Amino acid sequence: MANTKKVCVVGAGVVGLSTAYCLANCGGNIEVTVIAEKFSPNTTGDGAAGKWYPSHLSQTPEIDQRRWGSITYQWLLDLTFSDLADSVGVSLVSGYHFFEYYPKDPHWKDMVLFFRRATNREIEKINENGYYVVKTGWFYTTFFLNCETYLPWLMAKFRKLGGKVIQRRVESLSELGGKYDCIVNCSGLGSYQLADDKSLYPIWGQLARVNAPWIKHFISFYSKEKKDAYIMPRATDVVLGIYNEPHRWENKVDDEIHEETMQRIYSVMPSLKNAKVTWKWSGLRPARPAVRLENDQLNVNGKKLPIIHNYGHGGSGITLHLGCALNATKLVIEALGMQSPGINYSYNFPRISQNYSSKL
Ligand SMILES: Cc1cc2nc3c(=O)[nH]c(=O)nc-3n(C[C@H](O)[C@H](O)[C@H](O)COP(=O)(O)OP(=O)(O)OC[C@H]3O[C@@H](n4cnc5c(N)ncnc54)[C@H](O)[C@@H]3O)c2cc1C
Repeated sequence: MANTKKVCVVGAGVVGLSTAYCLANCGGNIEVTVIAEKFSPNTTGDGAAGKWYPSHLSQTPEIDQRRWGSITYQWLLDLTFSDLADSVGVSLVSGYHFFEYYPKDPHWKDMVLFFRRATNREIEKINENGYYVVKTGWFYTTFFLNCETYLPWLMAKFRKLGGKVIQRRVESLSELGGKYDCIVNCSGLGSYQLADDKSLYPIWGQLARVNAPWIKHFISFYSKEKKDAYIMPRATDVVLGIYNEPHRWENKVDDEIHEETMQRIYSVMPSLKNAKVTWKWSGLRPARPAVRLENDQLNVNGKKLPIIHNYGHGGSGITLHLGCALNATKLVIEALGMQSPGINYSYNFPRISQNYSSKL
């Protein structure tokens, strides 16, 4: 078609695929291609717990966390109350964070449903256990998004909109010049090399999945001295963790750490000793001082190639993905000079509307 703009999204994790989907669905005359080395079920989000919860975001400004996070929370809420909840892999779950210290209330407390402080009775009950000495706690309702279900669903939607997919490694973004009018870099930790971003680093984490259908609430314990413990029920299983180590690049399951984590979990929730471990997994969070979501450009053979970076989401890629995808879409449309009242950002899903873009 005349004047069709060609956009290439590098990366098919939750950030790349949602960005590709938003671009393909934005109403502009854009042909979108995703190029990635790995696809679901082998991306970082596929193994992650998938909880909507802003974490490991370092100095990402609160204002950005709030606009990207609230859009994503609203998207998950809408999906939960649509007939798509099952096919998308989202579930609404309530639960607790307990602390051995006194944190200030989170900036997102007004964004989630039913946020409140834990009562004295709840704290006394949890302290009967004796492993952590809990001083305070939060209760709230959030989502678990199972990316092993969500990413194939997004991929099917993307393909239906005419999206193209290529599986290969990209050695440098400039190799894409001449073939595309704009590149969206959603390569996660791959940007260490692709964007030559040495501020990017991994936060290694390890999780286990168990069958424990009697667990209906998430419970996380945070301590300054002891290691943390997370119990996170999803629709299909319960995710247990956690052990985090910044700057550990080697991505391998560590059995010793697994055993140590499980003992900690068993001491706070003894019934889990009876739950069969079905899966062990380790992954690398793509961390940097702040999420990078901005315009850039490369000079390729004397021509300017617009680049939109969308990477470095740390422990919150799932929490922020849709807000970031919409923000990146807006930047692409501006970079291509396509800003016009004709472009709309609506999403053709039940109750998903232009309200999302008006918040960006
Ligand atoms: C233990 C653990 C628990 C977590 N729990 C949560 C949670 O509960 N909630 C939450 O919000 N977040 C959580 N996260 C974080 C979340 O998983 C990540 O922030 C998110 O998955 C990052 O998505 P991404 O698409 O940016 O990166 P990735 O999923 O890593 O995808 C990167 C993509 O880029 C491609 N790529 C990279 N380099 C190249 C190249 N040179 N050429 C071609 N393709 C390339 C890859 O193949 C892949 O397709 C957790 C992470 C871990 C490790």
